[in-house]
Amino acid sequence: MRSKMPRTARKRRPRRHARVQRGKTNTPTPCTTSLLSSSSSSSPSYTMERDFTVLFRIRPSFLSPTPPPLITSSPPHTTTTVLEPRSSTALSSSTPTHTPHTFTSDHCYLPDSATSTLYTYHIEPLIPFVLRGGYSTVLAYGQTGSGKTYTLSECSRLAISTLFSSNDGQCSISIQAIEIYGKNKVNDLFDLSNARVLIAENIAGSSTFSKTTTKTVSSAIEMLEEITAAWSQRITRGTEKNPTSSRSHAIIRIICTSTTDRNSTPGVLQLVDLAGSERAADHSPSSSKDPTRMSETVAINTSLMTLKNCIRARTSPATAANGSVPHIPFRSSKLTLALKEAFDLYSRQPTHTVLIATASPDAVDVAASLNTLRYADALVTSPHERIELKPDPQGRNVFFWSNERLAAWLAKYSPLGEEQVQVVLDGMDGSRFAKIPEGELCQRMGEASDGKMGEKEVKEVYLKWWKLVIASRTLSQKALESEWKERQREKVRREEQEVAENEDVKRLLRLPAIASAPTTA
Ligand SMILES: Nc1ncnc2c1ncn2[C@@H]1O[C@H](COP(=O)(O)OP(=O)(O)OP(=O)(O)O)[C@@H](O)[C@H]1O
Repeated sequence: MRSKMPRTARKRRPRRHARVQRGKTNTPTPCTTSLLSSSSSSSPSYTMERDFTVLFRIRPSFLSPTPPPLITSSPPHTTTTVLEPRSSTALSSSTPTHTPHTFTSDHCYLPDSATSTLYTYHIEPLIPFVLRGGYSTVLAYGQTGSGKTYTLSECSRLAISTLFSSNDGQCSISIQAIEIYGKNKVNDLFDLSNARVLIAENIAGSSTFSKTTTKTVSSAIEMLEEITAAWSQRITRGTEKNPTSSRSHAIIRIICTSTTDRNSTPGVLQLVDLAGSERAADHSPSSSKDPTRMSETVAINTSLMTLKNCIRARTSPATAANGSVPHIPFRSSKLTLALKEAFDLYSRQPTHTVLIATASPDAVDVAASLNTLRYADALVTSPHERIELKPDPQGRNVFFWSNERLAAWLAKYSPLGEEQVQVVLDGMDGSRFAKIPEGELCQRMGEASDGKMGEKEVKEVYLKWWKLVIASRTLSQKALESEWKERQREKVRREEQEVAENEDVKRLLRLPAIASAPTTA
């Protein structure tokens, strides 16, 4: 396993503070608090109507004595205030000592909240959604040492338990676990010797982990053991902020495939523990001279920047103004490609993403906390809503083809008979068939034809299908653009109507009888 450690991490004999490890030792304390006992938590209202839920999680301060809190939130905990200390030189006796900054979220969990409360209100409702074919991502994002692993590992444990108790045989459950380390290296956390693992888009445009170990599991205990084993393989290192700091982005995909409906798209629960962002101030003079530490920091911050760019594109009002569909730059890093479904503006699968923005309450971390909360806040206050794709009127988009329509096409363009066509299709519809890899599809056709179709003929049919799929992706993109433009026109119409209504009110107020009337205020 050590031999597979990335070169940057192996180069130097590690000093104590910079030791590279695989595995965290900071096992979170088990959930002991009653689900609704937290004093800072009024019941948050949970809605699946929006495709993002944004939560703030503020960890306790580890300073002694505990300083007065700089991050506060009162019921219903949807508004959070961060008090940024002013520098002493800017202070006169009359100026306030802090600048307040206010942020919005679906709920803010203060240091005395239990992770189990957060889980019950925001993650547990995702489990039936995933078992019915939804795509959910739970993403922990924040500064190094702010509590991402702490929160996510407990949520994972609770989610696994709910998943198995809710699954009454309707789904078979499998898992994949990867980490993204350094610039773009992807490790299979179930098999570190696997050098072939790849994050890519399949022909249908969905992000896949190809050639990654996929384990089918049949019980919560088995899954917990597998995930704990995978998690323990992660690259960690002692840093100034955290003795077991994660140096990679870890992604666990739990895939729920229907056992009864071959055409349903598998549900996915994706748990993402990002490496923490770091600032120059997080480095001691000795760690600043450690090239491994510095290149890790650069790689972590660079990939987090690509994530921020995706968030910005998903929220930027400027993009909405110029009328074109916002470009979300997924392909700029492995991390954002892996999270494509979470941020995409349209998806053929219902999607819900929970972003847990973690922050430290300490004055020294205020700049980093402000940065984290600012990005997360934008997903609540100004997100572009996801667009649901509709079939084209001419029925040319293969992603909407039924099994019958697909069978008719295959019978027309191959020498296969009706029965043989059904053997190839195995009950699939266009959306499902489009995701079959080339090798598997060619093998199916060769076998079903009983040798009647040679390699060349099989390839020709595949090529025709491939062209149709690509054309359908273009059609989807066009449908997306026209839906987006319609949305923008509707927005302008609403704004114009609002202006006209305001003018009406102003005119009314200028009428002499109203203008001279006594006011009660
Ligand atoms: N809500 C919390 N309550 C109590 N302790 C916490 C809480 N959140 C975090 N901690 C503790 O803070 C320390 C840092 O947490 P954690 O390792 O989860 O941070 P992280 O954000 O994953 O850091 P990194 O990005 O460096 O990996 C750990 O010792 C953890 O046990």
